[in-house]
Amino acid sequence: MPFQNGYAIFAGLERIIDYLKNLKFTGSDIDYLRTLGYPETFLDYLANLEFTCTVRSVREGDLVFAKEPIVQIEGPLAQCQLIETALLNIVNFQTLIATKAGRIKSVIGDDPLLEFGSRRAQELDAAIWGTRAAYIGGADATSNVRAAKMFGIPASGTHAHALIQSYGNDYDGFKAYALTHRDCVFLVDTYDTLRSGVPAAIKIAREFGEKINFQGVRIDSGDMAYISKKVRQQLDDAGFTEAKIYASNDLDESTILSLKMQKAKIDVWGVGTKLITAYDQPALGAVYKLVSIEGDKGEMRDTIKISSNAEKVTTPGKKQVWRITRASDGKSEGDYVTFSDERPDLADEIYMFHPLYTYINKNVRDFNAKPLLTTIFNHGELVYDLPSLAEIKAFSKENLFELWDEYKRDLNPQPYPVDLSQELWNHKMRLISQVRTRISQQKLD
Ligand SMILES: Nc1ncnc2c1ncn2[C@@H]1O[C@H](COP(=O)(O)OP(=O)(O)OP(=O)(O)O)[C@@H](O)[C@H]1O
Ligand SMILES: O=P(O)(O)OC[C@H]1O[C@H](OP(=O)(O)OP(=O)(O)O)[C@H](O)[C@@H]1O
Ligand SMILES: O=C(O)c1cccnc1
Repeated sequence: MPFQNGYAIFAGLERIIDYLKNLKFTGSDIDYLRTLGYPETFLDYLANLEFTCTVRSVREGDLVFAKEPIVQIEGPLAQCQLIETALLNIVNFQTLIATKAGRIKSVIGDDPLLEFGSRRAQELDAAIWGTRAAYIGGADATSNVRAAKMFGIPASGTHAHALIQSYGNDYDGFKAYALTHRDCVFLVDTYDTLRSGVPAAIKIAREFGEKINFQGVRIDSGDMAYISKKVRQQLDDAGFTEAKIYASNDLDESTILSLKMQKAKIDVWGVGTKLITAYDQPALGAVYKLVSIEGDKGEMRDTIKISSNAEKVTTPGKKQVWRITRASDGKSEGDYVTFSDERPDLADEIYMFHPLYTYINKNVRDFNAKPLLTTIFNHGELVYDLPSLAEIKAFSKENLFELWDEYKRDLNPQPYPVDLSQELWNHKMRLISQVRTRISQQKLD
């Protein structure tokens, strides 16, 4: 789980769809591959490639957990191999950023979270798609106007220190800004927040009156607990009790939590670097595993990857993931991974047990079982209607509501159960022992 969080927020499906819809090799791609020495038969295959796989995926904004399939590809092995890297790249990055945003939002609560990361993101593409993921996971708006335009995210921001420096003093800088903008948040820490920045902002707000919408001030340095309380006092004393205090400067969930505990008077949080770069965990480790392959006679043979690390032994077969919740209040019981044709949703009772420590178990009754893997492409044809980004964001919030607080806390959350059905667990054990026997009997010399 990223950041040792209790859950991850799945994001990236929209870009995966876009990638798969446009999957093809151009003439220049083929020419280049020829220089690498690939045979003409293979180059012909690529030139005529048509995507024919069936893709099932959890939906963006859904919560996902370790050890469960989140995107499933069924089709010719060569196509699965070709798309593996791109799909992992998209899912790993976007899910990571959505999850980081979820963590930050969880300590911020109802205050607005502004995504400010474009200058620090790992290049432009990451700024754009990272912003979208951050919005799904918890950001309320972004300063990246291109991402705002592309995805319909609210655009929001203040102004730079360079503006004030170019005028040489706060008052003239704010005045120039007020003459050209209706909504004004003044950045007050360029020279001296309490002696110059805030007094100049108040003076401009008074002089411009109704001509501007004085929304507040931003602080970007110093002891933000101490300064924000002083700034609040100055604004209140001047009668601007509704003006908000924005804060930015290397914030993340732990500094924000600390500032909240110090009762900092901050209303709006601008978070850049540590959100968009997933600063404390730069990569998520979602992987691609082969779980079943067609034999010569058309029959499917399930495959397994064994490891001395029990966590790394794959679960064979074509599967479905069911989210089990209590019927009475929708609260989470855990995820239940089954063969794709099992129907726990039709059962009165299911037996859920830890796949490694099987003595940890429970019988669950009066539950709802929701399948998480939805068909996106059917034999290459897109059959999924993409929800709007607002719907995805709302969906993510709803999902978080269903999760017990014990799985949601930022520090040392309880591990969320991801269990296998009895049939699937038996099958896995059988395959492990078959592979062991096969390996012990093979003669290699
Ligand atoms: N009261 C506070 N409690 C905990 N952390 C704080 C508090 N006030 C500020 N911080 C954090 O401490 C760090 C201070 O960083 P830094 O020393 O770079 O800032 P600065 O010197 O005030 O400003 P600048 O970035 O302009 O150099 C930031 O991550 C900031 O978010
Ligand atoms: O600290 P972050 O979480 O990354 O948030 C974004 C930062 O980016 C800006 O600083 P920058 O030094 O780029 O420019 P500025 O002088 O215009 O503020 C802004 O003032 C924030 O400090
Ligand atoms: O105040 C802003 O709008 C801002 C600051 C830094 C990065 N992005 C936006």
